[in-house]
Amino acid sequence: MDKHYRPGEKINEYTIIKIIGEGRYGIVYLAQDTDFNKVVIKQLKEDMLKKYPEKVFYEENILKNLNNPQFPKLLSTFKNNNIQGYILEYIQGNNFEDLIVRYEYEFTREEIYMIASQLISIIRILHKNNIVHRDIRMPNVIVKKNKELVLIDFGLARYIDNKTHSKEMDYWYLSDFLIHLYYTSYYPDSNLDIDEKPWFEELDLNKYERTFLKKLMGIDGKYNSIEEIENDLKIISNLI
Ligand SMILES: Nc1ncnc2c1ncn2[C@@H]1O[C@H](COP(=O)(O)OP(=O)(O)OP(=O)(O)O)[C@@H](O)[C@H]1O
Repeated sequence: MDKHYRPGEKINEYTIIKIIGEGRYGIVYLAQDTDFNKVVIKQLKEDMLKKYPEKVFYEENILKNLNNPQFPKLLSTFKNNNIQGYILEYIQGNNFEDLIVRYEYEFTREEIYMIASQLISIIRILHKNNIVHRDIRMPNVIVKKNKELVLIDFGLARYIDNKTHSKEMDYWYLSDFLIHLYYTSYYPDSNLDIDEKPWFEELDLNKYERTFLKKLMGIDGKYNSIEEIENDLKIISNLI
């Protein structure tokens, strides 16, 4: 059984505030340093460390090599007997799941294009560093007060090998992410819309948007580079 640190207990110089998540791989805490700066601590689960020692360190290793404001910084690592993990910069803001589910925020076209453009920049940095995130979903993107986006949770991120781990997976997630944003301002007409339709029929998209989203998913052709994606988004954004 893994130790669960309680509020007030310490890991190195950090005091635990509370647990903010617990998955298969680890326990995630919100904590603070002696100057009350918040941090996130990820404690790796013992059985995962034993079973998959190569998998549990991907997030730590990948974040160590990424030094951009679009990703949380890896601050340090810790190891006390069997308990080990790492400490990440805390990103203040709301994730997209909170915005949509809790605050029922409806995104405008302009906002969707701005978000798409930021996500493309984020993916460009990742792929330039030979990294594919593989989990660009609503709970894993935080919007800061200044509207900048930060991508978190690198637990599934891997180095691109073009066999099992290819960059197209992030293109697919980008499309799925944007489709979720379009749905925030979609109101089904319950009397008429009895048939289940796919998103590309249901959403009110122009033909450029539809082609863009489908191509990102590899349904209708496919993108070969992030530059191509960026160019198409520019064309679509200039149409509104
Ligand atoms: N650097 C960070 N700054 C702020 N919040 C964070 C940060 N990293 C993670 N969180 C929050 O902590 C919680 C758990 O984090 P994360 O998703 O990385 O862990 P996980 O155990 O892999 O979760 P899951 O099983 O949902 O993938 C989430 O609510 C997430 O928003």
